[in-house]
Amino acid sequence: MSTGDALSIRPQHPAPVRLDELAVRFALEPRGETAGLAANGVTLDSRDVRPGDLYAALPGARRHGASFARQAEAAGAVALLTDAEGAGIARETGSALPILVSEQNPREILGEVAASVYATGDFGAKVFGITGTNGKTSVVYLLAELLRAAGFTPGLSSTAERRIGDEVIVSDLTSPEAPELHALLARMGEKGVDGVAIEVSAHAVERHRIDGVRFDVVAFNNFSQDHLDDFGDMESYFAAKLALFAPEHAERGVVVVDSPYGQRIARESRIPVTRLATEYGQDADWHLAITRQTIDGVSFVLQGPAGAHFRGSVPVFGRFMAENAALALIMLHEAGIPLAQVEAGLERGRIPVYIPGRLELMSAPDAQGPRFYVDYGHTPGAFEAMLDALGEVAPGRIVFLFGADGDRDTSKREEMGRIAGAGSDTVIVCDYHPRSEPPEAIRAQLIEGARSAKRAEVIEEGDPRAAIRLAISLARAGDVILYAGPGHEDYQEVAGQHLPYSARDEVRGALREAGLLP
Ligand SMILES: CC(=O)N[C@H]1[C@@H](OP(=O)(O)OP(=O)(O)OC[C@H]2O[C@@H](n3ccc(=O)[nH]c3=O)[C@H](O)[C@@H]2O)O[C@H](CO)[C@@H](O)[C@@H]1O[C@H](C)C(=O)N[C@@H](C)C(=O)N[C@H](CCC(=O)O)C(=O)O
Ligand SMILES: Nc1ncnc2c1ncn2[C@@H]1O[C@H](COP(=O)(O)OP(=O)(O)OP(=O)(O)O)[C@@H](O)[C@H]1O
Repeated sequence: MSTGDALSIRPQHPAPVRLDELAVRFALEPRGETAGLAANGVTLDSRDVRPGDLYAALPGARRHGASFARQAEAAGAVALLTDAEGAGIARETGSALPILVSEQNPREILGEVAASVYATGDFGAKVFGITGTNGKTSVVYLLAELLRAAGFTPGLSSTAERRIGDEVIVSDLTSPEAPELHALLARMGEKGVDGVAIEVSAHAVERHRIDGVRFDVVAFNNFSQDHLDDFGDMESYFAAKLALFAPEHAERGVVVVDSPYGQRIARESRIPVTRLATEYGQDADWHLAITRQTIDGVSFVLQGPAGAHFRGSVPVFGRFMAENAALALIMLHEAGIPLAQVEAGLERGRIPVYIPGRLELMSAPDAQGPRFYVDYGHTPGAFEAMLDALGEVAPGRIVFLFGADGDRDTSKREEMGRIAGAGSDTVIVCDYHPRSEPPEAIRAQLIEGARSAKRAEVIEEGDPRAAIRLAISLARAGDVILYAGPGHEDYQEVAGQHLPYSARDEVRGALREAGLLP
């Protein structure tokens, strides 16, 4: 939890853990009276503290969490976990809370501390993790659907939302901080969840957010440019993903080896991996073949070692969706769940997955007008995958509507523009989250990229609401409008403010105005 506007999910029946036990186990130096005290929760955000919590005061990029010691104390924290600097800062605030002092950055032990406090080490569920640049959320939803088909009660954690069975919890970060993740797992345990799918960002691996979680199977799907504002270069971004394939995190791995990056993960992984190839003739353990593609979905055959075999379909277009489904199926197989058990819960191999804001069809399925999709793609890799797929299956022209993040990896903008311009008939450039940047400067970079492709007509319309309506007015029956960027989100970030904006609601409204939706 980082926004402070909602309390994170917690187990209903926590078993308090004594502070002196934590001190011994994690080599922490107690300052103040900790004897007889116990923690029944842990958080790293003072705004999320509940009575009886251990407040982990971490050094941050902007400030030290210990400066919020008084707030944590007032909210009922039982003690502080921090470093030596934090202990000094906490005392300066006037807080009298007992302190457990860690010699290293407390972030490095926080995952294991949270696992102890929430007893998630005994969690009996099968746990799956997926990393890569594009498609993590999609794989998480496919995993949950396949687990359900195999008779499990699934839970999931993704950018779009977290889910405990059918209960939905709003997501903030893609990968929650460790205390929130372990609390979520503990709550899942209480609710009888026995299969969990977790989206793992590179940030999560690097910042110890998944520490203390024991994944049965982790997977890597693809790797392309993103997040260079955080990681600096592709090699550091890649290293963060590779680090998930280690015995401290997972038992086994599944890797798509279509790209040199996938092949590197397979070679450099420190856990046993099985390999999936989607290209004919490539050396791998599993092979995927696409048997049919239309705008309404993709059918495929997956073949693996010892006769393992699955014939199925996904109701979303694009060969990459079949690849996401194949990856999810192999992950289940590797966790000891037979594909036949999954198949038994599906009707003729159809995986009835709904992925919020990912190639989500907003127009009516049988509508006479253009098809309108809203998507979360915001990388050159995602644009390429979607537009390549549409090039194969779109019945008419392609109108592509998009913008780009301000204050994030600016080096990907021209490439996003170029791919958009090369893969569609009309490009409309609008604003996404400009943040502190001048929106027109972001648009100019995207437009330059789009024009360099010398194919699509390129139109600038900064206001996304007007851009949606313009796209509808330009498209005819059979055409496809694809609005990439906002996906499931319900806000637009402009100059430090979160303004209410749901692309999905806006598109529905505009389709109604045009008489294309009841
Ligand atoms: C760059 C990054 O990851 N920053 C994270 C980091 O922030 P920070 O180090 O700057 O923290 P800070 O603001 O200096 O505050 C220091 C400490 O004081 C605490 N605090 C702060 C204010 C307060 O009132 N009370 C309080 O306790 C904070 O919780 C923090 O522990 O620690 C914070 C607390 O957990 C996170 O919320 C914050 O994520 C920010 C929001 C973020 O934008 N992260 C992005 C980059 C991210 O992680 N993205 C990935 C990838 C998504 C993808 O694949 O597309 C993700 O997994 O979401
Ligand atoms: N296997 C894939 N390869 C390339 N692009 C994909 C793949 N799967 C999905 N995409 C595209 O990327 C978009 C984002 O997908 P998704 O949200 O599943 O990715 P993500 O990795 O979770 O993204 P983020 O890390 O930003 O949350 C999709 O809507 C689709 O356009």
